[in-house]
Amino acid sequence: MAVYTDVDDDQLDAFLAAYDLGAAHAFKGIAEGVENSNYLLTTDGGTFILTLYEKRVDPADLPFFIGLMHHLAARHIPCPAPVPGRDGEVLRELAGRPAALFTFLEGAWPRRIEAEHCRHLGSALAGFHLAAADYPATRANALSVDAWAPLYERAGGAAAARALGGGLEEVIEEELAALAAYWPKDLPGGVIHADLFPDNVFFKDGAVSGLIDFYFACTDLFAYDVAICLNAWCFEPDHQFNITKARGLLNAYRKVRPFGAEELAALPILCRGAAMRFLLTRLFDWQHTPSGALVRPKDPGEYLKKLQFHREVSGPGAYGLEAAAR
Ligand SMILES: Nc1ncnc2c1ncn2[C@@H]1O[C@H](COP(=O)(O)OP(=O)(O)OP(=O)(O)O)[C@@H](O)[C@H]1O
Ligand SMILES: N[C@@H](CCO)C(=O)O
Repeated sequence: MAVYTDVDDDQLDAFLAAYDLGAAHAFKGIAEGVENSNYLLTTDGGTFILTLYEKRVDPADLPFFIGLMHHLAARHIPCPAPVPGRDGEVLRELAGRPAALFTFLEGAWPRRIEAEHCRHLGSALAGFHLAAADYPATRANALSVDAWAPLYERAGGAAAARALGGGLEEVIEEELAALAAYWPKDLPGGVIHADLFPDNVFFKDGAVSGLIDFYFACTDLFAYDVAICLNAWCFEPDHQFNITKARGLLNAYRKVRPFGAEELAALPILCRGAAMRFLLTRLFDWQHTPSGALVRPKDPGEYLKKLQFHREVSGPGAYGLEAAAR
């Protein structure tokens, strides 16, 4: 459930008075998501998402995220468009939290991933990278390679890893050293989404109808974003890698934004890093979520298996790209 902050009728009416959207007809908390409080709001003016930003989002980052969504929506990327009030402002305060209204996107995220979804995702991701290329603001990735060793310590380090079994602590420690030594620095980059998991991509009538949840977006390597998606979309529930899905994702991506040879060569290490990033944030949440909390922490073990897969690959061919087609 993700409604941490309640909004009463008087608060909502006072908030809506800043807009030309008429009166509220329906207002309902949305259970999905874990970071922020989201409400579905219907007014005379249409249907909207009202987001109240909770503690995990740094208010100083909000202009970057909101400006990015505005930039992308203006370039026809199907993302929530920030809705300004009469004063032109998007961000205001509601129930003691920073809050903003966004356009509602039709569609639903796919519960069962097919290769076709991965192809559409590849095109949408590349389209997003190109559309964001002239976004003038930057935001450092606070969850990239330099952050992983300190994050491991904050997550409880070897003791926390040992508690999960599977030789996790040895793998993490070996891998942190390898990633620090071999992480690529000079690949093409720009704004990346950094969390484009299936629950952040809506489909309708067989096409992508929405990209949401830009609250990890940052400036980093494009191919790292691709690696995050390979991990999130191309493994089966039994943890087997699905090369058909990966090939579809990568081929669709490069039709819109071709890869350089050095980006392809770096894919295995980028996939290892992407697996490490989610392994560690999940390990952290595993340690810090009180038992009985309404939000169930995600399984770090899933990302250990993905990491182990990428540690074994011999090159980018493992992701479905033939040498001749690179
Ligand atoms: N613009 C939108 N149009 C339609 N539905 C939306 C929109 N934005 C959010 N939602 C709905 O709200 C849910 C939660 O949104 P989101 O994933 O952004 O939550 P969060 O708590 O900020 O992030 P996280 O997924 O990282 O926990 C989504 O799964 C979706 O159902
Ligand atoms: N997508 C993340 C959680 C939200 O950021 C994960 O699956 O670990």
